[in-house]
Amino acid sequence: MLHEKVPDTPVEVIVDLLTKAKGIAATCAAVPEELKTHLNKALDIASGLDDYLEKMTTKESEPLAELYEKTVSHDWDQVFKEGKTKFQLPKECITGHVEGQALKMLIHMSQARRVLEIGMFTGYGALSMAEGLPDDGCLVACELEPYLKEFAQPIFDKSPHGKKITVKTGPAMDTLKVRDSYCQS
Ligand SMILES: C[S@@+](CC[C@H](N)C(=O)[O-])C[C@H]1O[C@@H](n2cnc3c(N)ncnc32)[C@H](O)[C@@H]1O
Repeated sequence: MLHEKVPDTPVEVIVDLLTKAKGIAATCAAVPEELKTHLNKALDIASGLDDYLEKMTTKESEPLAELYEKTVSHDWDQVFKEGKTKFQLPKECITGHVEGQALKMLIHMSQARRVLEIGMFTGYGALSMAEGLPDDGCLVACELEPYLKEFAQPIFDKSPHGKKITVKTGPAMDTLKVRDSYCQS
């Protein structure tokens, strides 16, 4: 399924700006050809960067792919209108494939056993990091919106790593004041 892409990463913003600049340059006779050539080259390089990273990054697991698809195809505006979330959540909030695998690698390299995440959204980052934790590892994810816990939990339950994740709903500042919010091991 195709979803409307809003420029979100720094590279996507650069590509968007270069595309606009190229469009302006094309309609203005006063713009030197050399400047147009530079713009084209810069756009060619920038527009290939994210795709290259996507292609070269380790493939995500099936539960992560399902979570991504479920998140980007969800009608977050409708959910907000129905009063199910306190805030209007843009789907671009999600930690994507490349960031997720980078987080997983960092967790694995640092041999972390406990992770505290502030702001889980639909759990893509949480599940990515849980995949990098050892079997007895633990990740506590603080999330303001109870709706997001209900959204993520069925997919956490499908993953062999989901058992490492505990979601605490409510303002993180309140959650962090409660001693048993933390991983106990
Ligand atoms: C940018 S998103 C996080 C993305 C997420 N880490 C991921 O992997 O996709 C920010 C999240 O923080 C949550 N949030 C905002 N304020 C919060 C607070 N005071 N306590 C807990 N969660 C909060 C929002 O509801 C939202 O889901």
